[in-house]
Amino acid sequence: MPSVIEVTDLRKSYGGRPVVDGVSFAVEEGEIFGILGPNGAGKTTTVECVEGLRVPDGGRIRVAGLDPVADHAEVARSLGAQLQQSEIQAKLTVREALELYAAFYPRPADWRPLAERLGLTDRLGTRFGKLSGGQRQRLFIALALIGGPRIVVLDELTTGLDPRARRDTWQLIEDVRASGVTVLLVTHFMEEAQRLCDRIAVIDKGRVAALDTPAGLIRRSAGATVISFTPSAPLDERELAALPALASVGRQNGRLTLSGTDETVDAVLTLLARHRVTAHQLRVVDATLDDAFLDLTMEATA
Ligand SMILES: Nc1ncnc2c1ncn2[C@@H]1O[C@H](COP(=O)(O)OP(=O)(O)OP(=O)(O)O)[C@@H](O)[C@H]1O
Repeated sequence: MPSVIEVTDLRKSYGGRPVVDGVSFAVEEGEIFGILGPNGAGKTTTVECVEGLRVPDGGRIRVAGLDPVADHAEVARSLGAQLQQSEIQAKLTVREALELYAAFYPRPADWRPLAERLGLTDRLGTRFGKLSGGQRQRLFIALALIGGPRIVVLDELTTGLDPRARRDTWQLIEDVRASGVTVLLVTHFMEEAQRLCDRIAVIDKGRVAALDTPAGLIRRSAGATVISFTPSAPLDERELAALPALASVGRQNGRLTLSGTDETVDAVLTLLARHRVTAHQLRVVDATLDDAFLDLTMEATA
């Protein structure tokens, strides 16, 4: 599958301080690619270089085969960027904003079905300043899509939304992808990245700390699958200590809690079966991207 975005050894410094320090990744056509990282990691700088809004100090970027700086006008036609709040006047109505932004493109999408799809039809006469947070975000998505782009860049789209509006926005992003648009998504939210992204680049201190599927990132974080139960009879300490990939063992009021990997869990179940011990109130909790993220960004700090 061809890469629609290629970033190779991207570098950008401010006042001699590198904030993007050799970032490389490639985004495939049709995927939702996440950029995840702590505050100040260099995420926005990276995507703004991809959008051609900042000029890199070094490295190479290609968007649909073009250079975002040298071929800015052409790149702007295939790449839809999410606007910032400050870029829309509070007095503009939803309809006016859609018409205005459609006029910027040679072959804009028809904004009416777009507004319908994004649930904005009954807000067309409402001024931007009077929209709720969720409605504003839906308008931003509509405006990012109005030029009929191949790629859309969404930066912290759901920050500040309540959980319901955030979930609605996730559905919209999935719909956008289903319509064939590639999505580059910058986010702080682990749950959002885990749920939406096909692949994620974890960026920390201007570098790619890891690049994988959400499941792949989680698999890398050792000791984050936890099994707990109350055994019907005591288990042999040495056998427990010898479990594969075991990270920790805890005991409280006759209840055992072991952390490790899926392999540890399988071995615990085999051990229980071999000794015919019943596990009462058995719970297995999967690692989340949160655990993996902390592991990865702490590793990179060390
Ligand atoms: N125009 C600029 N001039 C000087 N420093 C800047 C400029 N833009 C960004 N920085 C600094 O570069 C670093 C990376 O910023 P960037 O916005 O790319 O990070 P981020 O990962 O998107 O962070 P956040 O999640 O907080 O938005 C930060 O320390 C920021 O203060």
